Amino acid sequence: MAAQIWGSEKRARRRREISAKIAQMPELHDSKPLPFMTREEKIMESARKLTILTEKMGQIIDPTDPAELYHLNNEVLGLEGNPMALHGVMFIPALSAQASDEQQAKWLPRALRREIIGTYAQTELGHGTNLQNLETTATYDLATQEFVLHTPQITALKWWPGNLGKSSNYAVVVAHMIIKAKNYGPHPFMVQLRDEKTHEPLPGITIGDIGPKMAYNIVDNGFLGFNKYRIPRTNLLMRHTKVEADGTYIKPPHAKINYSAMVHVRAYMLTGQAIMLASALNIATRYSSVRRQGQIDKSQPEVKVLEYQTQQHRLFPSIARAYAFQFAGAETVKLYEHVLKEMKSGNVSLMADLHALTSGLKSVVTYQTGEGIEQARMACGGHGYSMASYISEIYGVAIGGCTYEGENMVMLLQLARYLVKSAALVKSGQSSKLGPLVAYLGVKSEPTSLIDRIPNSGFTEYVKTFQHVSKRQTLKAADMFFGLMEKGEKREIAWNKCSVELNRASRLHTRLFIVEAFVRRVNEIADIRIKEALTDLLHLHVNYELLDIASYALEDGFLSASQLDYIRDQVYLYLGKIRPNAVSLLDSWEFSDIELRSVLGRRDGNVYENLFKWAKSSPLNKTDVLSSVTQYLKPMMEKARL
Ligand SMILES: CCCCC/C=C\C/C=C\C/C=C\C/C=C\C/C=C\C=C\C(=O)SCCNC(=O)CCNC(=O)[C@H](O)C(C)(C)COP(=O)(O)OP(=O)(O)OC[C@H]1O[C@@H](n2cnc3c(N)ncnc32)[C@H](O)[C@@H]1OP(=O)(O)O
Ligand SMILES: Cc1cc2nc3c(=O)[nH]c(=O)nc-3n(C[C@H](O)[C@H](O)[C@H](O)COP(=O)(O)OP(=O)(O)OC[C@H]3O[C@@H](n4cnc5c(N)ncnc54)[C@H](O)[C@@H]3O)c2cc1C
Repeated sequence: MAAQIWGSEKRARRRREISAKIAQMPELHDSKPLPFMTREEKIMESARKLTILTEKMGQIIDPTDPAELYHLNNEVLGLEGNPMALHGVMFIPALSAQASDEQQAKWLPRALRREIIGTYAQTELGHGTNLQNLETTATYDLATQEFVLHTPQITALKWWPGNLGKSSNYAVVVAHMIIKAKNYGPHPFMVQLRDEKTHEPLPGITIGDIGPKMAYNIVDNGFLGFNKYRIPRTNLLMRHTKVEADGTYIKPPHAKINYSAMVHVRAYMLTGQAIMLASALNIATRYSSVRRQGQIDKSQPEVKVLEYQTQQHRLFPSIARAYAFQFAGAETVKLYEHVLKEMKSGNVSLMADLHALTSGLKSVVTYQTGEGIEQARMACGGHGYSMASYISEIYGVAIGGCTYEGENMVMLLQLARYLVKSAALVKSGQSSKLGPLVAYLGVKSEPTSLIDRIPNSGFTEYVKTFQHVSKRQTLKAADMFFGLMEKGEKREIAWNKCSVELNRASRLHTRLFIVEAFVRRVNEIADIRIKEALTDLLHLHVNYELLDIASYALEDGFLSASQLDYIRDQVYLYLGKIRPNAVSLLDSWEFSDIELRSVLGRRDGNVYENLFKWAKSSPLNKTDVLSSVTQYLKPMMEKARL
């Protein structure tokens, strides 16, 4: 199963080897539990481990393999971030995709050797979503052949970029490029922020940390202002766009090609989210198989809480989602790598498809991951609320994904643009022009679902039902939009009036893709035992998801009330079937205790001993009487007693 999750036997074996090596290297372990550290201590601890890793990485992993790097990162540095998180996730990808060969030769080796630390600075205090209204400017000075970066007002301060505040000395900065008073829109520039020797901010740069956040606090998300700060013309990233010395602008082959670093993260973050969901579920499911509370049969001893159907219903559909996201994420990464290769050689024809797909997936996956993690926390009762479970930290980090790399509603609306265009093709009889991801929009569906009528139909009838609801909602939302425009409404106003319905279409389309990715994977599996276990999970997935969106299929009678009963029964059937495999389905992800950082979810299952030991190690328990008591509470009580 681990091979299915991680992509191959070799990958699963390598993960085990890497975890085993790290277990033998105490210098790479947290020196004390992270929840007992202050933010400053955590940042120091993370930098300590990061520098050891830089020295010893080659002994542990193949540093050129992104999957091994990611695993090493999760084990040693953990999900709260590190001083170079953005360096790997966005700075290097932005340089790789957007810098010319010559620029890459100059900067990439230095970045890869970690001579310099970089980030991606785009979002501003006043604007994150609407990139056209960013306010930082890069004005070309013909006389000196330099760009002058400037922050005209407080809302133009860069705000949020990870590791910008304190760690990075370089950044890819996105600014509106102005040449001879003409604004060419947002473009990426390589900018040195701090002196390489002293790490002091360079003259003309105002920089700092934006303060503590809901989670992810090892990362120094920062602010940045420029006061007429000059950089050479050749610091504009020039793989696709060029500015000649005389100010001549050579436009890129696709207007949005400079957005590729965002698309990169959107594609890669899906498996990251799956890992966080599976981690929280691993903790909760292990704990639920240890925790005994109440009886189902009063004549019998107390049961493990995992025996309760409500507990299974709370956890198991999310286990199925974690697998589904992992499989859909792996497909998306493959597609991304393909499109990136094509883009580098000038073929940009697949960019719109990739953008639409990643926009939808990023939104649905992050939202449902958040839901699943929060349910996992609640499933642990009181102990889930303790930082000993670590689930609240996992939640805090994962839920950030709903916002970063494009706020979820906004990204769903991006996919909706693509769906509406596709609907227009269907309506004008041009279905043959539909791309493969939306081809189903042009296929006539049966009047009613055959879900309970064709035994052994595999998952075909389910896929057809998901296709039906997605198609119907897309065409309905598109009709609503076109109808408003026909009545004379301006395009943008009409769009806004339909946007809730449009986003519904985007979600349904994305959920269909996730189901299909799961089906594709299960169909490929040769090992009969693995196939059987995953088929059960897939049964739960399709029935649970369909029940969740059933109102769309009931509206037009595609599903009947009796079919709904059938689907519901299937959910209960598969909850029971999955129960014996539940812990194994999560243990198969092979998270080490070091990586999980959870006292509640350790592999040994000694929950109560571990919790008591952890509580005793709390800094508050170093003394029996705290100074807050001697200084304030004791005098208060004494005064009251007088
Ligand atoms: C196994 C290996 C594992 C390795 C794992 C490695 C990495 C793990 C990954 C993640 C780790 C996890 C955690 C990371 C932790 C923390 C976060 C880190 C970083 C966060 C960074 C950021 O947040 S950076 C800032 C991100 N900002 C945004 O995303 C802004 C969102 N806004 C936009 O993208 C745009 O403004 C917009 C898309 C909403 C609108 O753009 P605009 O220019 O205004 O365009 P229009 O709306 O006018 O549209 C015009 C047409 O262009 C199309 N389009 C838009 N974007 C694209 C695109 N990217 N590609 C192709 N086409 C695009 C758009 O659809 C329109 O088309 P039509 O006109 O045809 O409809
Ligand atoms: C943990 C974290 C890490 C980050 N890291 C980075 C980084 O490294 N680099 C970087 O540059 N940025 C980073 N960001 C910033 C992030 O990319 C932005 O916060 C994000 O893109 C959302 O933009 P915003 O904050 O302007 O939200 P807003 O756009 O102001 O959103 C507020 C609300 O308005 C709605 N809204 C906005 N526009 C529309 C619209 N057109 N239609 C409908 N509804 C709309 C949204 O749906 C949302 O409900 C990070 C953010 C976080 C939380």
